[in-house]
This record gives sequence, structure tokens and C-alpha cells, in this order.
Amino acid sequence: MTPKDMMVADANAEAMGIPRTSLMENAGRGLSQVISQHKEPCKVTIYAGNGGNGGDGFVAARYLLNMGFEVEVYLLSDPALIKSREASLNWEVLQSINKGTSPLKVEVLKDSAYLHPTSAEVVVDALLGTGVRGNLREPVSTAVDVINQARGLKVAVDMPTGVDPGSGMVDDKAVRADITVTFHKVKVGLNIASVEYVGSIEVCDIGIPLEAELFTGPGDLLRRGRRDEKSHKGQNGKVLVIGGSKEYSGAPALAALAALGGGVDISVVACPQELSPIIRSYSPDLIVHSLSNEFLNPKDTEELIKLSEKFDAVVLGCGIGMEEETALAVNDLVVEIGKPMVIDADALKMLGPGVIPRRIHDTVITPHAGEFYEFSGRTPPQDLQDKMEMVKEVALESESTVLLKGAVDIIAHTDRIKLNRTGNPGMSVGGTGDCLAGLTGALLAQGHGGFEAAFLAAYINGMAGDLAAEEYGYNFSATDLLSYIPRIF
Ligand SMILES: NC(=O)C1=CN([C@@H]2O[C@H](COP(=O)(O)OP(=O)(O)OC[C@H]3O[C@@H](n4cnc5c(N)ncnc54)[C@H](O)[C@@H]3O)[C@@H](O)[C@H]2O)[C@H](O)CC1
Ligand SMILES: [K+]
Repeated sequence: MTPKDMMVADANAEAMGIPRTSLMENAGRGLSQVISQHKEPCKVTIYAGNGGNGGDGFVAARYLLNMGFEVEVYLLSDPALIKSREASLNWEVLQSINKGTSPLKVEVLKDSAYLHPTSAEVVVDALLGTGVRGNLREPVSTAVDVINQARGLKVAVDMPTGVDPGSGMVDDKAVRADITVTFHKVKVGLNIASVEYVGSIEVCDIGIPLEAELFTGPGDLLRRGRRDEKSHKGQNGKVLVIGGSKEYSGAPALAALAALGGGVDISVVACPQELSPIIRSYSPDLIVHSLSNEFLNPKDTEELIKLSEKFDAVVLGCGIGMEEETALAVNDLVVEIGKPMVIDADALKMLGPGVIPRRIHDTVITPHAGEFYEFSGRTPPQDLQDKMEMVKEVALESESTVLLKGAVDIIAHTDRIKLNRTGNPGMSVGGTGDCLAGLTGALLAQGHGGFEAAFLAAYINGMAGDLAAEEYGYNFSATDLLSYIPRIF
């Protein structure tokens, strides 16, 4: 997993009720167990940084003492600069252990000049883990040299300090560990980095449940990038919504407004001519592009393909209707539009098999069970596991991300799968699916890949529905839901 995946899993676990102190406790205890499996009680030196990695070291020190080890802990930072509450708490615990009765030495080394070689039989690198940024600064940098010069067994906590947890690259120098004890899952950088740094890898379970990764949670919002402080118009995404028909003028408008709630700078509805004054009248925030006729048809395709070039993502299908000519246009547009695309509602029923695989850009399809059947010819089974398998198969066959909407949304792409359980029975009201499609388009336009855009949109849309339900019970409309979307961000 990437460092970001780890941050998300951690935050989702916390939202599930598992305190960060428990995760750190499990990490430190796991680390001490690995050490005790390799060495009889002896002298251990722990070099600790001011982040969570150092915190794991503080916890391990406590367990090692209980096992009969002699422990010295060097904190390479001002204790006032310890980053997290859980690391601070564990630092305080070390202060309260009686140095007279326990073979423990704790020292603060703010300056590399005070670092000396260690003769300990085990040397622990608890300097930096997944929170490392940029080149190693002092005194951490010198501490890496001291660890590498030591003769004892070198144990790295989570990552050898100096190895980038995402890329596995070593810029200047890194700890050359004999063993790396990593938590929950192997970080991608460990798999890429040379074995001379990583040594042998031991994965330690710290009690993060499967659900913290399988289900979306508030931690997933950490996947969003920061908005550029000097943003100019258009930089945060432009979405084109193609939809609308005689019966359905609200659907494309809801999708376009949801895209604005999702943070894009520009959201345009392209709709049949006779609808455009109606859609314009809904909101001054919407830009409306008139097409030729009373329904989408092949006469419009060339114009739409050209228009789409100005956008970052396209949402196709909301309220588009079921005219035969519309189906012809939809089949062309899916293949010819060279942008990430969300395909929703009626458009899904019109696609011939194998049309989507001819696209080169990310595609997300957002069917409910009925549309899923019309698109794939398969009825989603009741059993969740079986349903997950089926969604995965359809995602593979259609070379797209499939977001099957339901009480539990299932989102699949290649071998990846996510479940989303935000939302409530009030969301069976018409239009909430259009909001979801528009939101997904917004996230695609902002650079998220199809899979991530889809599961984030499902989470956010459901959360917005849950806020609406808090206010109105289940008697809310899609317009009510819309107004809550920005709050979730
Ligand atoms: N993710 C989990 O579920 C758990 C993680 N644990 C451990 O915590 C670390 C991640 O903690 P974090 O505080 O985010 O990061 P670091 O410990 O790596 O420290 C960041 C800290 O270090 C300083 N710093 C950053 N870059 C540099 C640099 N180039 N030179 C010098 N100093 C640097 C800066 O002050 C940062 O704030 C994870 O790896 C696990 O070991 C848990 O305890 C268990 C749960
Ligand atoms: K480390």
C-alpha cells in the first residue's frame, strides 16, 4: 500500500472506534516481539524521531524492559516538537518509569554533535516512517550514520529511515536494516527498495480491520489534493453534462450543480434546444449549451465531440431519454469523446456490448440494479459476496469502473473493490443518482482516477444524503441533498 493508503486506513480505523493509541501500542508491542524472537535479553538502543515512528519506539522500549532487555532511548528532537498526541503520551510514560529500578536510559539529543557510537546488540531505527518529507535533516541524518556504523542487529521500524515509502528511492543515505518491521501491510517503497536497506521484512498486524480499507470512510477524504492558493478559473476542473430530454429537464441540471458542489470551476449542460431556456432558469450558476433538436441525435455528435475538448470530464446520460436516434448518438459519443467519462442512466441501456472497451480514457458507469441488468444482461444476486464478484466481472469485461448503486454501493475496477454504506432510504427519491453522476464527473475533472472518483463520490453523496436526513427525515429531495455536498468536502 502507498503511504496515503496507510494514512486513509489509519483514519478510517479511528472512525470505526479504534483509537490511534491502540494502533501505536500494537505496533510497539509487535516490534518488541520481533526483537525478542531474534535476540535473548541484551542491550537495545532506540533512536527515535518526533513522529509516530518514534512513538512506536517508545512503546517497544516499555515491552522490551518487561522482557528483561536493557534499553536506551534517544529522542532526536525537542520533546515539545513531538507531533502526535499518542507519541507524546508514550514519551511521558517513559519519563515516569523509575530509572533507578529499571534498566532504562532516556536522553534528548537535539544536536548531532552529541551522538555517539553505540555498542548495543540491537539498534532500532525509529527515526522516520511514512511521514518523511524531503532530504534528511539534522540530527536525523547523522543518526542514520550512527545506526549504520553500529555492529548490533539493525531493526527498522516501518521503513528504514531514508528510504522513500512511496517510491523506494534513497536520495542521500538510508539506514541499512537487517530487519524491517512494517505495520499492517507492506508499503510499496519496501517492495521497490534494495534489500541492502530493507533487509528481511516482517509484517506486523496492528489490528486495523479489513473494513477500514474495504469500506469508504472519512479517511478517504484525505485522498483529495489541496486547492492551489493562486487558482485561476478552470484550473479546478471543467465538467460537461450531456443529457436532458422532453420529460427530464431536472436530471442534467442536478448533475451539473452537483459537479459545482464537488468543487469544479465550470459546469456546462449540453441539452436539446427546447430545454435550454428551462434549464437556464433553474440556476444562474449553470451554463447551458443548446443542441439541435428536442432529443439528442446523431446530428449533434460532431459538435459535442468538439465541445468536449474544452472540458476535463464528461457526464453522459442524465435524463437523456430512450429515442432510437439518441442511442446512435450515445454509442458514437462514448467512443469518440476523448475525455474521462461518467455514463449514467438511460445511456447505459443503449450501449452495445464492447463499446466502452474502445475508450482510452477512464470510464465510470453508475447503474442501479435495473440499469446494471440492461447494461450487462445480469441480475445482481442478493448475497453481497456474490454481488461483489459479479460487479468485478462486469468491470473487467467493460474495462471501466462500475459503481453499482444500492443500500451498499459496490465499486469495482480490475481487481480492486470498495464498498460504500453512507446514504439512507430517503435517497430512493428521484435525482440523487444524477447528483452522484455529477459529483463523480467533478472528481474525474479534478484528476482523480476512475476508481477513486467513483468511491469518493459515492461516499460524499451518501454523506450529503445523511445530513439531509438529519434535517428532514427521509422526506428530502435531490435539491435538498445538493445543498449539503459542499459541507462534506
Ligand atoms: N499509520 C498507522 O496506522 C500507524 C502508524 N504508526 C507509525 O507512525 C508512523 C507515521 O507517523 P508520522 O508521524 O506520520 O510520521 P513519521 O514518524 O515518519 O515522522 C514525521 C515527522 O518527522 C519529521 N520529518 C519529516 N521528514 C523529515 C526529514 N526529511 N528529516 C528530518 N525530519 C523529518 C517531521 O517532524 C514529521 O512531522 C508510521 O511509519 C508508523 O511507524 C503507528 O504508530 C501505528 C499506526
Ligand atoms: K524508521
